[in-house]
Amino acid sequence: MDISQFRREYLKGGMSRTDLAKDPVKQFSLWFDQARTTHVPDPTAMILATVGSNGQPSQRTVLLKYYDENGFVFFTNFGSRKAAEIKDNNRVSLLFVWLELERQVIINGCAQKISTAESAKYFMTRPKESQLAAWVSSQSHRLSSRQILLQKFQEMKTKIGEGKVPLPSFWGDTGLNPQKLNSGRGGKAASMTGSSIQKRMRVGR
Ligand SMILES: Cc1cc2nc3c(=O)[nH]c(=O)nc-3n(C[C@H](O)[C@H](O)[C@H](O)COP(=O)(O)O)c2cc1C
Repeated sequence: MDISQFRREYLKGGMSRTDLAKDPVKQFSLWFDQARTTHVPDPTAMILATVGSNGQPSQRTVLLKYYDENGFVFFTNFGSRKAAEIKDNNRVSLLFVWLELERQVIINGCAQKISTAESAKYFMTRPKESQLAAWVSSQSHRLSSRQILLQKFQEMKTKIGEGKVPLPSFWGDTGLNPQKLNSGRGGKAASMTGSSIQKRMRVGR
């Protein structure tokens, strides 16, 4: 199909270096606030690119959960493909696409697990159903049937009952210990955690 005629005018104006904050995280913060308060539907959604051992990049959407001068944090399953790729090569790239603002933000760096304490803190704020799902989901792996997943979920739900859902035990069993993500110019960047990987990225200065 020829889609070469699909186009629209980008009218929001240019960007001048003199308009930018010296601190890239500060600049990100200003842009993030704009994305949050305008019509960007999922401003925390970002594309995470990793590279496999054969040099093949792969990408997927993840959600930004925290950011500060220490980095950009997301959660994922340690058993996932992305986690395996990061374990072998912690150089990663994040891309925020905010087309409503005619803007994209690219952050390059190195991934690192965050501390278990930090992971636990976040895990405890998740809705219970999400906590249970973290226990039963085997991310990136083929399911033999949806029914089995639902059954595992129900079993876990019954087992936990009214109690608190603990951190998944396999979070610590993956051999992925806390490691820092460094940006290309030496800044600290991403971190990973537990059955979740949290990536923390900081742009180099
Ligand atoms: C809007 C959206 C948000 C997502 N957020 C996350 C997330 O925060 N963490 C995560 O592990 N996967 C998230 N996913 C699922 C990933 O995109 C991906 O399918 C999954 O993590 C498996 O990726 P992998 O096999 O490359 O490791 C999200 C997907 C969508 C569509």
